[in-house]
Amino acid sequence: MPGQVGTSVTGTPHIAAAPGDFAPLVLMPGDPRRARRIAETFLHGARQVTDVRGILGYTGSHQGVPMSVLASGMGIPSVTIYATELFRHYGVRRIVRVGTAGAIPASVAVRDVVVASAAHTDSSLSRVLVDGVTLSLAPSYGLLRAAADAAEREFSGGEAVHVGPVLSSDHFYLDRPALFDALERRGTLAVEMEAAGLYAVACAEGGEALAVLTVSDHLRTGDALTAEERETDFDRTLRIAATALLTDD
Ligand SMILES: O=P(O)(O)O[C@H]1O[C@H](CO)[C@@H](O)[C@H]1O
Ligand SMILES: O=c1cc[nH]c(=O)[nH]1
Repeated sequence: MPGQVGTSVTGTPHIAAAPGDFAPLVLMPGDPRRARRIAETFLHGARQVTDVRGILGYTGSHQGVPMSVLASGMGIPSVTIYATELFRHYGVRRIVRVGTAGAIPASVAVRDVVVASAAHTDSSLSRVLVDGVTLSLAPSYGLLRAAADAAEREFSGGEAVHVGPVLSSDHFYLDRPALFDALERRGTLAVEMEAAGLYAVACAEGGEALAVLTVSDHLRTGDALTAEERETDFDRTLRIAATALLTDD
């Protein structure tokens, strides 16, 4: 039973790391190449700790504090596997997703940052975890507050940082303008594919989580970063995410 596995010296079904290989604080991009880049440019002295299925994980330090990065892959099923194994088997306390997202309202532009204060979802996830209840999927308040404070300090009149709800969709190619209109009327800032799963797992496993997203596309205007820019243009997102990870309890 996948839910009952433990951590051996060779790891879990999806992570080939030994107990103690991950720091309690973890940055989590979707893309494994972004994970490698974060390890190379943002962490100090990072070493690779896992590469099962090409999902790369590294541990080093940031500002003198041990910190890891592990890719999540794409979508809620994938992120829930990695987040569960980190919280349950590797003593991880906090995971901050550092991902990309598509903006919905005109007030959010490509390269802006969105801190996800809630995650709506079209996944069955919010309905199947507690019978008869649709769960509200939300980040840890402490991480959200720290990220919002960091975002305010980061804002210098250029690209904006927004705090608000996102949609975590199971469908990347979701051609439903009316749905986006309805979500926009309800204050939804952007669409991505993992935050709701991460928030659900953190809640179930007693961990803390947050998603900080770089806007890579605009769903209304068609503006978009290139694939290379998606891999490289997320410095502010990383600084905000790391500040949240490092915040005092
Ligand atoms: O850039 P990442 O973190 O992978 O996030 C976004 O990009 C992928 C889709 O292109 C999905 O995983 C979506 O959530
Ligand atoms: O439009 C987008 C952009 C990034 N990620 C998504 O899921 N959708």
